Amino acid sequence: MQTVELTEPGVFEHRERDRPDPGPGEVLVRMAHVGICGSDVHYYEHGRIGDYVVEDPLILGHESAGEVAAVGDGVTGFEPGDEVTLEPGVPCGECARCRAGEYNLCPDVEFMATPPDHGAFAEYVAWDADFAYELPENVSTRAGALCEPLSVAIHATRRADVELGDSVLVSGAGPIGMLVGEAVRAAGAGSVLVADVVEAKLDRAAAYGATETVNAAEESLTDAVDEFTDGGGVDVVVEASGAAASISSTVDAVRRGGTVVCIGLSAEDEIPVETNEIVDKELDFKGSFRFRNTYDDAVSLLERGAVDVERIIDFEMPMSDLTAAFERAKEPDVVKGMVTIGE
Ligand SMILES: NC(=O)C1=CN([C@@H]2O[C@H](COP(=O)(O)OP(=O)(O)OC[C@H]3O[C@@H](n4cnc5c(N)ncnc54)[C@H](O)[C@@H]3O)[C@@H](O)[C@H]2O)C=CC1
Ligand SMILES: CC(=O)[C@H](N)C(=O)O
Repeated sequence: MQTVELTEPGVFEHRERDRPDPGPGEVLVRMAHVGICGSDVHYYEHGRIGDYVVEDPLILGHESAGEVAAVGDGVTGFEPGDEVTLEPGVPCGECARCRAGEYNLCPDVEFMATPPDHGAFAEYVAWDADFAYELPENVSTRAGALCEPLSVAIHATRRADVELGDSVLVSGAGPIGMLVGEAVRAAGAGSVLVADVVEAKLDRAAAYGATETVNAAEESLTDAVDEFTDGGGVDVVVEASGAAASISSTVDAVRRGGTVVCIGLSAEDEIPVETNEIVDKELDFKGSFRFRNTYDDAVSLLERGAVDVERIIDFEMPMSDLTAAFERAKEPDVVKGMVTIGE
């Protein structure tokens, strides 16, 4: 089968590997669509993310969907021809965090496209059937692949305990922020203010249903939030940029007794946050890491048309042009690139 492997920063090699056989409890999936995530682009450009270093050729891609080609021993509920999306992290199932149900925090998770674990820019992937989810007829593999970033958004929305009518600031209008906007609205948020520093992203957010937008490079975020909430602060802030200035400003933007959820990962070692404000305003200040138990709900939201993921896609290119697709994905106004695998 064809794969595309990152051999050094900026270099993809097209390779031929043996098609895997599905092991016991696994499904073999013929890949159809794989989204390009910011972390894929980061590995492509730098060959590492923090302590995760690409030392051997690595297949990237963890936002995937395709068609079941074969099932391994003991697999029930799937048959060849079923369309599925794959949850990219398979936890150990035995550690304290897995036993507590917080399997997204498993330290021994096998996560696609995180060295040394391969991802999905390949014709076939054999994957644990417990982490495969059937797509209904009205959900395409193109949309199904985006259950991964949608899951990040659903998990953050749950961490934020969004309530009916809440006002929410989403800071960062990349794919994650865009889908957080969709997820909080599906959870009942009454109004969503979206902040970014790139006008084209804000235009996209506005077209995507943001109540208001603010360019944090040109206007004071505090003033914009004051205007948006008549001075009270938003009920919930979801930080989805990873920018230091944005993270620092979350505690000012939120109301007393409100909730801040940080998704964004920063390149900085230290970012100033007013901890006295967290105490004085009695804030819930939380992190949100990947997702757990979100895929069934992500598929259901897509099936019911309660969220729209396809609108974040800027372009679709074939795996044979993966270098060109990654170069395009690097452009600042691109939100999401999608790759087609096979014919
Ligand atoms: N916690 C988790 O499980 C996950 C975390 N992430 C992280 O979440 C963040 C968002 O992911 P993506 O949407 O893929 O990233 P992205 O880089 O595509 O989007 C970030 C957006 O933030 C904007 N931005 C930059 N400075 C800003 C500022 N001062 N104020 C407001 N917006 C600003 C950028 O213009 C961009 O549109 C990244 O830091 C990523 O590493 C991504 C996936 C999972
Ligand atoms: C941080 C990412 O982009 C990725 N989805 C991951 O969870 O590793």
